[in-house]
This record gives sequence, structure tokens and C-alpha cells, in this order.
Amino acid sequence: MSSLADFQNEIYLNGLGDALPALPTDLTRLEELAGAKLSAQAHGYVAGSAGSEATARANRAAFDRWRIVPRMLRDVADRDLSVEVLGTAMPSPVLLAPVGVQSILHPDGELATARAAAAAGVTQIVSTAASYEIEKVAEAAGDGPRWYQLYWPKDRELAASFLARAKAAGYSALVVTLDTFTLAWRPRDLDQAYLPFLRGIGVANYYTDPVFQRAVGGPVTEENRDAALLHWVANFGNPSLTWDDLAWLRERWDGPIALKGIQHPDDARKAVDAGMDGVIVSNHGGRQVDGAIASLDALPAVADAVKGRAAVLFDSGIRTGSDVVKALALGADAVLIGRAYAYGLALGGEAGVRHVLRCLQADLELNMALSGLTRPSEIDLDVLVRDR
Ligand SMILES: Cc1cc2nc3c(=O)[nH]c(=O)nc-3n(C[C@H](O)[C@H](O)[C@H](O)COP(=O)(O)O)c2cc1C
Ligand SMILES: CCCCCCC(=O)C(=O)O
Repeated sequence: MSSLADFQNEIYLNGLGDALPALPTDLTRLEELAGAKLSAQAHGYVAGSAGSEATARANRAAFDRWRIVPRMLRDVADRDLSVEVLGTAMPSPVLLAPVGVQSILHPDGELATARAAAAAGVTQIVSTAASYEIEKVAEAAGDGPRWYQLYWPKDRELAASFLARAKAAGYSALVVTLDTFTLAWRPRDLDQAYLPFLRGIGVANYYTDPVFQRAVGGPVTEENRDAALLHWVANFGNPSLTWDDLAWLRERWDGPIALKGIQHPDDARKAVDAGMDGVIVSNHGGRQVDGAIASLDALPAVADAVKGRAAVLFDSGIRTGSDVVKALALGADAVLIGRAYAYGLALGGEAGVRHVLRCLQADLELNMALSGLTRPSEIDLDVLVRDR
């Protein structure tokens, strides 16, 4: 039986750099390499976080406070990392987080990511702020599993149109991001006066939408480009949303819905009460509230509050297989990676994303097996100790 860890033998036997991209297998090194390749603006946008970036650092530091305690002689020959989350079968508990504006990283952007994810059977969550229309990303993914991430705009008709398009394009689950109705104070971008959207990147799904076009007097051309941008700025997010508004969403999406950006157990309970099927414990990779709790530190209480009643997903800081084990031990059913694959995309396009997925999943499987674990369902708090 083939396993995700076979990639290790493939590298030892054939090396990297011929058939495989010559990228490091330690994914923590990708950020620096991407910095040497990308423009200062694009790298600043992706690597940057909110304010002093304290939360981004805390996200990583939180993983270091936990240690895995390996167990021996447990017959780990037969291993299976597959899981099912919100009705989607997955080869491992790893998904690709919604990352908008991917054409600042590589010209093929989300299309390259879709091809890599589909080849690996990994679920791609496609952002409303994608550089390419979600229909084109779906076409690139083919039969690949895909979820749609909604930035809930002020205009309800536009939101309904986004949902209808996502459904028609075969997105099976809906992720609603709550933590970014407006951009945080992001010094790296402010210092360079850089925002991709103002350069027409990340707005494709708005500009091609029939409801959006009607509001700006027809297809977006040179003539109405400024008006279109102003309409986008006015509509992108809605700070007046409350928990009551979720009923509107629940009525319009008949598949699973997960709320992204949950950090407090009471919010997780409210999500379940509102008929949501999952929560994503995330602080947006430290990009929104500077000084916020590390996402990993928020995870156990959220999982305790809703586990068994809703799927619990986690992101913010995942870079290695052992990070995935720790997040699962602390209550997650699956994790999302963001920057890790974004850097792979920057460095190697489709092959770069595939490389990241293969490395992370092989690392995860080996880490589990060497710790005495054969299935994600076996991972619980007993696997960890707090590092003193
Ligand atoms: C460049 C960039 C763009 C992002 N765009 C989106 C987006 O469009 N929608 C969304 O919900 N989250 C977005 N995120 C946040 C990710 O989905 C995810 O929460 C975060 O990257 C996880 O942290 P990590 O990068 O440490 O893995 C973005 C993150 C980055 C780095
Ligand atoms: C106006 C806010 C757009 C944000 C879209 C991309 C994103 O989520 C990010 O973190 O950057």
C-alpha cells in the first residue's frame, strides 16, 4: 500500500532538483527564500502581519510550548491518515487555507494551487478575494475537492450571487471569514503604500459578477474602473453583522458552513446554535488583531465547547508535521495551512505547492508513526506534555 511517507524514499533515491523542484524540505525555510524572489511589496504583504506582529510570533511560539511523547512497540505498520471533514474525504487532515490575491506570488495564482491540490486530493478553500474567478479555479481543479470562502459583502444581493456561483461551480462547503471585515493596521503594507486590490488584483470575483456590474453600470472597463473600485471598497466587508445575520446565510446555503476566525468558546457555541456545521479556530495568521491570543492557545477551550457537535478546524502558524499532530491533540479535526503553501507557490508555482503538500504530509505521517500513532483519530491530549 502506498503511503504519504513514500515521498521520503523518492527523495533519497532520486534527489530533488531533477523531476522534483529543488526546494528545501524544511518548510520553515521557504519564507526567507520567497523573500529573495518576490518583490518587497508582495513579500511584505504575504509575510507581514498586524501591528508589531506579536500575534504572528505568538502563533509559532505556542507550538514550542508543547512536546510530543513518542510511544513504542505499537504496530504502526498499517497507517491511514485519511479523514472526512464536512462531508469531504481527505487523504490527511490538511487543507489549503483561503489565500487571496495569489497572482502577486505567481502569475498562475489560484489556478496553479488548484492543480496541485487536485493532484494530491487535498481540499482547496478558494477566497472571494482570489485573483481568478472561482469558476476558472474550479475548472483548473477538475474533480478536486474544493470549498468556497466568503467575504460577506454589505450588498445582500451580491452575497447571494457569490453563493449561487460557488454552488454552481461545485464548491461543496462554505467557509465564512468573520475576522476581516476590514484590514488591520499592517505596517509592512502601510510603509510601502501597497494594497493589491488598488492595483486590480483580488477583485476579479467582484468585477465579473452580474450583480456588481449592474451596480456600477455594466462590465468594468477603463471608463468605470474608479467607480468600480469605490464600490468594492464600500462593499467589501460589513462591520454591522451580528449572530442574527447567520440565519440569512443558513437559508441560502444548503451544504455545510464553517465560521473562520473563532477564538472564544462562547463564539463557537453561538456558531453551533446558529446551525453552523464547523468552526475554524484562526487569528488569520496574526494578520488582524495584534496582541491577540495565539491561535493554538485558543484551540482547547473552543474544541471542548463544540467537539462532537461541529467540526473543529485550526489554522495560524502550521509549518511542520509535528505542528499538525499538536493541533490535532489539542482538539482539531483538521488544519489549514496558509503561508506555507503560498511560499511554495511563489517559489515553484504548481510544483512548489505540490512539494509543500508532499513534504508536510510525509513529515506528518512519519512523525505520527514514530510516535506510535497510525490514525488521526488516535491523537489526543495524552500524546503531549507541556514544555517547562
Ligand atoms: C497573503 C494572505 C492572504 C490571505 N487571504 C485570505 C483570504 O482571502 N481569506 C481568508 O479567509 N483568509 C485569508 N488569509 C488567512 C489564511 O486563510 C489563514 O488564516 C492564515 O494564513 C493562517 O496562518 P499561516 O499563514 O500561519 O498558516 C490570508 C493569509 C495570507 C498570508
Ligand atoms: C480589504 C481586505 C481584504 C483582505 C483579503 C485578503 C486577506 O484576507 C489578507 O489577510 O490579506
